Amino acid sequence: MSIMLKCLSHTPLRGRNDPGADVVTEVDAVLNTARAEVEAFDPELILVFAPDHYNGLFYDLMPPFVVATAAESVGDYGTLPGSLSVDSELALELTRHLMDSDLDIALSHRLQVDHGCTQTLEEMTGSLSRYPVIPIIINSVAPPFVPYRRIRKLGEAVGRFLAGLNKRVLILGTGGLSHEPPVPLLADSPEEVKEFLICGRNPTPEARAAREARTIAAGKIYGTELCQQTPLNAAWDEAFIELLQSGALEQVDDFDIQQISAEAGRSTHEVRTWVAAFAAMAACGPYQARKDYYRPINEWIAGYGVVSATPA
Ligand SMILES: O=C(O)CCc1cccc(O)c1O
Ligand SMILES: [Fe+2]
Repeated sequence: MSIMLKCLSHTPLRGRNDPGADVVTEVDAVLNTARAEVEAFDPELILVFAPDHYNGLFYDLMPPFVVATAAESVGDYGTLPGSLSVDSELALELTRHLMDSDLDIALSHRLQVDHGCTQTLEEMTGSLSRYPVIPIIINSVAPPFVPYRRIRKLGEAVGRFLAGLNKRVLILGTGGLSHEPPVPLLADSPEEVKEFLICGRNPTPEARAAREARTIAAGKIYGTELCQQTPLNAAWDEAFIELLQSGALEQVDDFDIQQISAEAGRSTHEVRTWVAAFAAMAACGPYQARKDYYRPINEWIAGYGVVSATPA
């Protein structure tokens, strides 16, 4: 097999609440280069580790991680709607492999996915169906979370599976880095918000529009004294990228979930997808990781990073 990794922040505020034109142009160029690299690699399979933001998964049954054999985009924030071209047979085989590896993975034969999965697929391939894909959703937004070491072990087991395939595989991780958009917490919420968090699937167009407007409004004041949310933390982000580049992934076993939330924001845990992606990469052999881009972008509510890795 041959393998390539890309981990990217996502943000539905890209194109909706943009920073200055210089930054937009810079990011466009980085994404264009990354997309061209994917095109040249011509993957036969994309394994995408993604979070969900109360669009496909709710507290009526919240799995730590789930493999999908079929997935449909909810098309939130203007992302592409429609079906992902999931390789169902292979997804089921992967599920069996993970269970045989002592990982209690959940399985979905019909999963709704959101911008957390689709934005990066679209940015990297221009489509949701150009290449066969297997989505693994990692709970990164709805506490409580399993420890980071469990995510590392999940990634390793996925990587061992990929290493046994005779395919060109692109591993994607999507989310992070430091950030805290206005996502409600079950414990602090009034009754109607609790109801949404527990079983808010398929919201009305009005409810979806209100949510998107809330996120955009938050983007307008993020990082200012008007904003209640934890600000971006470039130092945390840079250290995390260096950790990934060092290859010393076992250091994530010491990550303290509460401390990360406090220092870098609650949605920073989307980096769990990066941890899984790099652990999968590492299970396929030594790698070299390249920081393609990093900039804290308040308008996007994102410590915005792009990192690539290839075999060393
Ligand atoms: O609608 C939501 O729940 C959050 C949207 C959102 C905003 C900024 C950065 C993100 O990573 C993100 O997901
Ligand atoms: Fe997100």
